Amino acid sequence: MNITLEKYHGLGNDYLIFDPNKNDLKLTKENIRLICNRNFGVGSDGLLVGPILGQDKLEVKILNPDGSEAEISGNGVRIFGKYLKDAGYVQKNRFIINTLSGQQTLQYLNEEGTKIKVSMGKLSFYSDEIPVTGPRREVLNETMMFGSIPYRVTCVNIGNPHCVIWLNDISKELVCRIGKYSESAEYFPEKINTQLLKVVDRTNIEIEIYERGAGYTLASGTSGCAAAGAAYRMGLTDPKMYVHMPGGVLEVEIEEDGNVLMTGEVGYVGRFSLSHELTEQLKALQ
Ligand SMILES: N[C@H](CCC[C@H](N)C(=O)O)C(=O)O
Repeated sequence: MNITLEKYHGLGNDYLIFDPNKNDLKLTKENIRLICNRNFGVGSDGLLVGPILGQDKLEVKILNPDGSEAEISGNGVRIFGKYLKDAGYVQKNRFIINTLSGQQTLQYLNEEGTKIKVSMGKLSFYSDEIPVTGPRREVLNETMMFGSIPYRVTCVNIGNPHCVIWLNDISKELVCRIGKYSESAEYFPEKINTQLLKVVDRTNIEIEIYERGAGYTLASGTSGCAAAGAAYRMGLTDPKMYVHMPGGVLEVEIEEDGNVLMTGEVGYVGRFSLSHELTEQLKALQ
């Protein structure tokens, strides 16, 4: 029985859905990397494994293309929400998805389920909750060295860890140059997602993203929430803003209690039925 994967994207951040109820394969770091490889596999910014049935909750595991597991993915939970609707697992308009980071509430904003609002949970700037090494403090505008160059960073957790660098000019080239140092820098015991933040006005920011375990991506939901949270915490924006990323725009709202609401689109790319040859390669990597 060959492996079948559905491919979706959230603002150009593409994921493959591995539904364990339809596929018989033990996932390992090695075969995850091969599935996500854009030359030898199907290619994606990650894998979403679920729904894991036989329990009274809808659970999804989020895997980066390097094989590591992430606590949460903003685009990932929206994509998974759309898949649950398409595959007939969910009939309600509002429901909870369980991730390693906890619970996220999803709400379809249109009939097709392509526009989804997610209550992502609360931001934390505290070092021990991100985590960042050193004494417990809020990590706001601290100087950190990445590749022997000092940067002022604000670090934040939204289920997964982020390092936000506020600059006047941002680019793919710069975020990749910094990201390859920051991702595994000694400040971050669990590595880090990095964003360059440009504040356009009080309701619009632009970011460039270098993801933990994935590298450069066109969009990232948690990065959008983290950068918006940092911009608001630094007094640079209102609590409700548009986050402009190379792949598209997210709406982010920071509520009074620090909970983050994220709204964005999801696109369906298609179904991939893997060849017998590739399926055998994946099984050999179990
Ligand atoms: N690479 C991230 C997970 C995916 C985040 C991103 N794709 C999103 O939409 O939030 C991490 O290891 O924390």
